[in-house]
Amino acid sequence: MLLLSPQQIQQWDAYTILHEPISSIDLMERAARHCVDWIISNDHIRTSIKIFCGKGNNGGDGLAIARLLLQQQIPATVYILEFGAKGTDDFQLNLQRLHSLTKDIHFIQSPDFFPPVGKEDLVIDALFGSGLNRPLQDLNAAIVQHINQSGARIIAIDVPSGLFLDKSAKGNPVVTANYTLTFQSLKLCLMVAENARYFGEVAVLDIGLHPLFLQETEATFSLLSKEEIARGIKPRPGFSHKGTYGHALLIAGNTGKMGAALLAAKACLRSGVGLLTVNVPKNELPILQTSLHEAMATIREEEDHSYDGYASIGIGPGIGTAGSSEAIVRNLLENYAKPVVWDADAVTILGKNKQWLEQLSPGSILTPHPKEFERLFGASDNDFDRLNKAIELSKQYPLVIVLKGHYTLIAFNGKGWFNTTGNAGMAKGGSGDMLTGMLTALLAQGYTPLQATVTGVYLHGLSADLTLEEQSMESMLPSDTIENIGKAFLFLKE
Ligand SMILES: NC(=O)C1=CN([C@@H]2O[C@H](COP(=O)(O)OP(=O)(O)OC[C@H]3O[C@@H](n4cnc5c(N)ncnc54)[C@H](O)[C@@H]3O)[C@@H](O)[C@H]2O)[C@@H](O)CC1
Ligand SMILES: Nc1ncnc2c1ncn2[C@@H]1O[C@H](COP(=O)(O)OP(=O)(O)O)[C@@H](O)[C@H]1O
Ligand SMILES: [K+]
Repeated sequence: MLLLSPQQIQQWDAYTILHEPISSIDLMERAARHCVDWIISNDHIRTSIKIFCGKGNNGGDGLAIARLLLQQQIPATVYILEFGAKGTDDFQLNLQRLHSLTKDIHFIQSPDFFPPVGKEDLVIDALFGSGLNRPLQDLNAAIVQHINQSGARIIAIDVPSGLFLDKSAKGNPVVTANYTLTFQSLKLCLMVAENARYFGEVAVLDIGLHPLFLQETEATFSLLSKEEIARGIKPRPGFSHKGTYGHALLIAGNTGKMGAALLAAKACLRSGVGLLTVNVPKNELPILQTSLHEAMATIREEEDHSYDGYASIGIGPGIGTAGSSEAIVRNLLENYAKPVVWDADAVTILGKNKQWLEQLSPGSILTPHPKEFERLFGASDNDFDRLNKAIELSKQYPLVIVLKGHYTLIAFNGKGWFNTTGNAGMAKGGSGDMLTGMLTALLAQGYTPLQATVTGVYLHGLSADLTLEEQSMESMLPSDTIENIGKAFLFLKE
């Protein structure tokens, strides 16, 4: 699914109106009906419902919602913010339709006429949607503050009023909704952490926009889908042998950080690799060899660092950032030409030696979390800047950049894919190490760097989601999640 700009969303509307065909007012009616069905079926009806409307089509949705509620004997009061504009055609038509049902429609011209709003109210925010073109000010900013302070349950229609679809609204007045009912597809503004306090829980309502439009449209950002990932999984032919699936090397672990190496190694072994060697400090060798029978080992301090024969290498989890680790990074840069997975301490070392970025082998995968991303590429003003920076960097360097987070972004060659699997039970040390192991295993099996990354990131989150069948977000450990990688592969085959 593509993440569209406001202009593209308008075009999608117009395309649907022309090709379904359906009139614009009927499309609005369909959107409103979906909202009302969702509100009723999710038990959000209160004795007092206050609907705040602007005069664009978002406001039109609000008026249609009011009418559909009233037609079901559910009382709702409408407040229309009066700021000079006449209102869109569909807004006006819906206003006429509502007038024939109720007189409980209030035009607000100044804060003196704001109704009291309290905890017991349900507020529906239909002030502004995808048409917002500047920060809210004056009366609009005041009503947002009034609603936000009320403690009422707030449901935003399409997006919380004040958010821009594809750029930051940091510092601007924005409705802090408990729920956002967005139409047809997620929007970029609903993917970033900086807006999480505004959009609350998000439901995507399928209002039947024409699917063919997406086939004719291009966008920088899109969402990964199960179907796409499942299609890319390589078969394991009956006559294959361990050599078919590659020999991976993980350079991981150090004193006190051997857990990182073990987690990466276990995840690698559970992700289909043929052979795995783990490079660890001499003193730590017994920990590895007693806990993981399938992995071989090489010793960190030994001088002969030959990388010949490894189909892929992952470096970083728990290696530390001391000079000796820097020397290994340097050595790897000079002696290995295939793609490498760079994570954790190895990313921090690259951040300290930025000139080395130019030397990463083409197709290498960088997996920073936002702080590591900042160490590598400098600070960003906001989440949107960071996303756009990752996209720009992916044009500049022949690398796959994995910006980890709730919705991890994978940037490659000027395009970005968001992952939607995974949950907050993964917000624990060790989750990233697991990912490094998985990506290294997939690379070893001959997946292209991009295919290895999208597949690994998707399966990583999916394993965590499946872990919730027997664990809670609080209790689950990366070790539990690794045990569910198998279930995740099976789920893709369903
Ligand atoms: N395909 C879809 O997504 C559908 C969208 N519909 C609704 O249509 C909405 C978009 O409608 P519109 O394009 O009319 O846009 P909005 O309803 O978001 O409002 C934009 C209007 O407000 C003005 N405006 C923008 N920023 C302002 C500001 N800061 N202060 C004061 N005025 C400002 C604009 O000049 C314009 O007149 C969507 O968000 C959604 O609610 C539905 O009705 C039907 C289907
Ligand atoms: N709230 C969350 N929702 C979804 N995924 C998450 C969440 N928190 C963490 N993750 C995932 O867990 C991993 C954490 O990686 P990282 O921060 O490098 O951890 P560590 O290095 O400590 O193992 C990333 O893949 C990230 O996407
Ligand atoms: K809104």
